[in-house]
Amino acid sequence: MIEAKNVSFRIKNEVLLENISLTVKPGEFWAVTGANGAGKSTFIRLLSAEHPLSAGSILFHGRELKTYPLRELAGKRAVLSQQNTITLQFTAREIVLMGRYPFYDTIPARRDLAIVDLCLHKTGIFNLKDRLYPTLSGGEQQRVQLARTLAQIWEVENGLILLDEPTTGMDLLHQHETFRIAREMTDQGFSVIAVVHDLNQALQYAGHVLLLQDGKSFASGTPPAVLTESNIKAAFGLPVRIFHPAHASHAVIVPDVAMATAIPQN
Ligand SMILES: Nc1ncnc2c1ncn2[C@@H]1O[C@H](COP(=O)(O)OP(=O)(O)OP(=O)(O)O)[C@@H](O)[C@H]1O
Repeated sequence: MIEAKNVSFRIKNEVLLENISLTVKPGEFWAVTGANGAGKSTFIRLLSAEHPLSAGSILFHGRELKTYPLRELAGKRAVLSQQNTITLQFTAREIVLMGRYPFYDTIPARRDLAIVDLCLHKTGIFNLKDRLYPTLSGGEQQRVQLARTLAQIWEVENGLILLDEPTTGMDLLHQHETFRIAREMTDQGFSVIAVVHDLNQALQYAGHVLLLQDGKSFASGTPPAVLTESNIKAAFGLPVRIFHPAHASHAVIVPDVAMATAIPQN
């Protein structure tokens, strides 16, 4: 589906990403995690063809990503970016309809409008559809953006969904709802690559994790293999304990606060 091979990215003399490789197959859910500034958003931007690579290559459906015209790319992958500052007076429904722009020329078809309503329902914001976007709360705006992303990819076979911190501003219920939807999409053959800060959510929902540190790949693989106490301490500088509660489907990562405060800061 998408394969990054030894990808590097520099701005002027600064290396933001170095030698990152990742192969994502249809139906896989990858969480990209790491400390602030590790390079997660930059990597998502490279995968979405927003920036040209400084070295390496990215193949998307077996073809160099950089050879795709923008419209063709928009018909195969959808991106939820970290910052979606929109001050124009669009309604929530109009924003979600933007996800259908790659599929019609001037007037949306009945099918486009049906998909928009479906995605508004799916993200639980149908009741907000006529509200002006700038008047929505941060979490509500983020759910509109998620609906727009879903609307864009809805009927694409083996589509790719790139989510940069998709749950920013969302309450706990909607954070889980977002990841549940993402998982549901992977069950239908979509691939999801999401920047995830909450390691417990990565453990719970992702099938694979890429852990970045200082622009390099620190570890990648299954969540239990990557999210170990020693890897987390090395990548985030935070000591944690990992518990395996009886009957729980996944482990729980808990910051070891007593140990953290004992560590001298430099
Ligand atoms: N245009 C730029 N010019 C110079 N440095 C940049 C530029 N964009 C990003 N950086 C730097 O590259 C590094 C990686 O940034 P990036 O946004 O990818 O990090 P991140 O892992 O997504 O962080 P966060 O968790 O804080 O969102 C950071 O140190 C950032 O300051």
